Amino acid sequence: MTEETRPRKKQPRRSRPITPARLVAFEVLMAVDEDDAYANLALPAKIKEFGLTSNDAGLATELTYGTLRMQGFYDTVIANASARDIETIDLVVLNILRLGVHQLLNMRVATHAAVDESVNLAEHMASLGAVGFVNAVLRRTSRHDLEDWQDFVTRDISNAEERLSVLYSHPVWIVRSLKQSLEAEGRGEELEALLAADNVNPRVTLVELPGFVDTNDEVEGEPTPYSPVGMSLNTGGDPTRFARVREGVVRVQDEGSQLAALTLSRGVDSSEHEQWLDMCAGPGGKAALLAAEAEESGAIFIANEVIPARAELVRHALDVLPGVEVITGDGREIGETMPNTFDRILLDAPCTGLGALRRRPEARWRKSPKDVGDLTGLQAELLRSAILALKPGGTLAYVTCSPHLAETRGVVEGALRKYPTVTELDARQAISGVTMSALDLAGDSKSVQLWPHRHGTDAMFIALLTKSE
Ligand SMILES: C[S@@+](CC[C@H](N)C(=O)[O-])C[C@H]1O[C@@H](n2cnc3c(N)ncnc32)[C@H](O)[C@@H]1O
Repeated sequence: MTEETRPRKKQPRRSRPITPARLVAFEVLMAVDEDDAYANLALPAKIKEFGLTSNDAGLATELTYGTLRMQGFYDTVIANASARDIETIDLVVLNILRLGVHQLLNMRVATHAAVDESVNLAEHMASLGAVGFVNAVLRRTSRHDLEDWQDFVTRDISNAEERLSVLYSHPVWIVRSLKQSLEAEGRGEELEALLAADNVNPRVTLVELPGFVDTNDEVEGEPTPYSPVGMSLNTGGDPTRFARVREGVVRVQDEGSQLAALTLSRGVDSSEHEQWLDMCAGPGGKAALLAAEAEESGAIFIANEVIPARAELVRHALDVLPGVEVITGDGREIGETMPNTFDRILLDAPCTGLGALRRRPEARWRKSPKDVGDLTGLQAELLRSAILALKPGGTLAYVTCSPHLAETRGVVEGALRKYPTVTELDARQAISGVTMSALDLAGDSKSVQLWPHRHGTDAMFIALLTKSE
């Protein structure tokens, strides 16, 4: 602990209350840093705890998500404006500064309000010395606009990826991984658009579970461009205001996730009495859609998840589809315990989630290249098990919400090399029979890679495999 923060408790000199949205945002930032909290879970809980109005909730969300995403860039600005190493600034003060810089450079908050509110926050949360420090750093920051700061902090960086890493606030290893994935499609020039898309809130999309659609539905949305069961919410706000969402038959789900499930359920020919498996189902988003699809086509559907609490979430997600079996177990064992059993298997593998960075604002700062190595090992083991559990002639969808080549083509090609009975199906053809309009898919592989900047979806990867006798 440094001089600046010692008394993070009530201060006698406190002048006025902190605005609720700023207090909530600050508390979530601290929870993310100190308790490894996930902002997408911590924020709604805090909003509820503080009873924020919907306007304040919107402001708290923008403050929290915007600050977390741009943290890397803001830290560079703060280091320059304070002439201090970022590591030497206490976390409480640093988070107050990050929130202040976000308001100054990326929100339409008047300079005096951004500085005064931050100073006020420091008066409540930090020491007297810190108050002056916050005031000075933010005043220095406010002398230049965003563009000036972008030019200034990148003026000496000659390496293109390092420059983009600072400008778009992504760790450089992630910039390089995304670049490689785009280059593999011959679309390296889209890198900047992708990084920019990662820093924007995704639109809220809903899925209407097939078989439950009500034409008198009160949900105000418009059809998603690709998914035949998707809707984009016209207005923001909490989707649970709609009765159909509360009932669980309309759900929030990324359009890319819908397409991944539908490529398996609708993209290949079906036969009678099929058995389907979702091998890594938690928390159950795709399982709900697949279970509804299975019911429509008369197939038996089983969902599996290794973590008991997440298996519970799957059960809850399947509340509207009673009779679906949810098992709790290690997917790596299913191949041995249920060999040659399933006509269709979804392996939505645990992954780095580099394709969903816009949804998980802190995720980019928590991941490391080591995670890729650990996960590809697990992905390959799960894929081996799924191949064993697949009936000859059946279809296995290997899906990740990461576009990292090691997790996508790397795992698929590893399996194709290792198991001579396995061949890859044309997932592009399969998905083209599902989507409402043609997807712009680049490169010449058989798999599908969706992108936030190109398709407005998370960067889902979908490969289809089959095996012979
Ligand atoms: C990408 S998520 C699946 C998301 C899910 N399909 C959905 O749409 O809601 C991967 C899931 O795999 C689970 N998992 C990790 N290792 C597993 C294993 N060995 N066997 C089964 N599930 C596993 C994780 O707990 C996580 O819930």
